[in-house]
Amino acid sequence: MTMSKSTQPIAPKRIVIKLGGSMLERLNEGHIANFKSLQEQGIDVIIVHGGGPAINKQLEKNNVTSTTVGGIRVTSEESVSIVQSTLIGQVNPTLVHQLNKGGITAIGLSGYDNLLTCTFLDKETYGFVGEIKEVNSQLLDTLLANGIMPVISCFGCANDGIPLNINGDIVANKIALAIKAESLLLVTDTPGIKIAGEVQQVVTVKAINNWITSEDIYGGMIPKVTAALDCLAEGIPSVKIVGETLEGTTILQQEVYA
Ligand SMILES: Nc1ncnc2c1ncn2[C@@H]1O[C@H](COP(=O)(O)OP(=O)(O)O)[C@@H](O)[C@H]1O
Ligand SMILES: CC(=O)N[C@@H](CCC(=O)OP(=O)(O)O)C(=O)O
Repeated sequence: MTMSKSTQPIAPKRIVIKLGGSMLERLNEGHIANFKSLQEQGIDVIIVHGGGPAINKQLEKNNVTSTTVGGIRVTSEESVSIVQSTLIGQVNPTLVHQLNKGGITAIGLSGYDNLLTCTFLDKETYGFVGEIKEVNSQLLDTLLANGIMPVISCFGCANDGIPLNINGDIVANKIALAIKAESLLLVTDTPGIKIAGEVQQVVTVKAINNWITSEDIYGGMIPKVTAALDCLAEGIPSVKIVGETLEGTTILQQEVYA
């Protein structure tokens, strides 16, 4: 039997929304209504979150210092347990609670929940930082098929259970690719990529690479654009870096000729 065009099952559209730590502190009912409305339109929504400012606060409280290399936190053994308890113990449940209160059925996950297979990224340079080797997309498919919104904190472990810190933008990147998302939205504390103080509305891959070299893009924006470029290169059609109004910079894979 052949299926007519109209009876073929339509794969749901999927969007990965990454909420940066500083943006999380400003998450309001409008954002949550927005996510709910996407779900009501039949779009599968997956949230990935960071928590940089909350981690900084907890490290400071414990008199632990940390540095970053290319926007990635160099994570000592002492820091990694603070990062773990902050992301999985505080930031994730707070966000899941906010979503549930807003009428969304959300569930919190981290790499520990049989979701991410990780190894050390480069122990000598970064310490306890993970590199994602595999995503259990079946687990996400099952949750999404049941109308449950996965809320993923950027933390995982090695096969032997050793905790590993992972940058949130990189987690969003790998999740978006694994579930074949149509769209990746990186929500942060700046309304898109700014160059010489001006928000850039549409940028190309080439321009981004030049701005990394010229250091117009630096710090936490580096893993963000790296994640964005990787998703574009792997065929995700829409990648945006946006501020809390969800408006910002659209990144295009190709140069656009007028
Ligand atoms: N060209 C740029 N445009 C905008 N922000 C930039 C740029 N280069 C570096 N940044 C920095 O990147 C920060 C966003 O990254 P980060 O703090 O890691 O955010 P998040 O917590 O949302 O992941 C901005 O607040 C800004 O300080
Ligand atoms: C390895 C690494 O850099 N991990 C990040 C994880 C949190 C994060 O990415 O938070 P934002 O999304 O707010 O930046 C960190 O320790 O800050």
